Amino acid sequence: GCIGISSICQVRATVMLYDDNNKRWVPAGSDSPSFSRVQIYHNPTANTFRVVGRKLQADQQVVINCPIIKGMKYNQATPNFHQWRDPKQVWGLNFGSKEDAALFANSMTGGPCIS
Ligand SMILES: CC(=O)N[C@@H](Cc1ccccc1Cl)C(=O)N1CCC[C@]12C=C[C@@H]1CC[C@@H](C(=O)N3CCC[C@@H]4C=C[C@H]5CC[C@@H](C(=O)O)N5C(=O)[C@H]43)N1C2=O
Repeated sequence: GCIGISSICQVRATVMLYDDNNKRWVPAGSDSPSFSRVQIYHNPTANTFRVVGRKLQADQQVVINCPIIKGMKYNQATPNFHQWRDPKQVWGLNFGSKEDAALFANSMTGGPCIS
């Protein structure tokens, strides 16, 4: 159930997707790249994790809602840009600060991911 699902981390980042066909990163969501509030939710009952991001702008558009598979590789490409593959696509987070990047990476690698 929903009891117990909690946000274990909250950061600001621009959420990107890699467009494999055109070999370029595109901002997730409909409009131009802008910051989202990105959270990692943990369901302790099922011990599952999910990354959810909502635009900071008024519309709060959900730009990422991605289950994190146990053992997934989390790649810290640079201090400010981290990325991972899900079965369909590659996600990239351009963090608002290196501190946010480190916080998020610690939650991911301390939880389901391998670094
Ligand atoms: C085996 C595997 O899957 N490898 C993956 C990585 C990975 C490894 C292990 C586990 C999971 C994964 Cl996901 C891989 O290498 N991938 C995933 C898709 C894209 C990419 C492939 C090629 C390009 C070349 C350059 C590089 C790149 O994209 N960047 C360099 C570092 C930061 C730099 C930062 C920001 C973004 C914002 C726009 C663009 C710019 O700064 O203008 N940019 C960048 O240029 C960014 N690439 C990648 O990351």
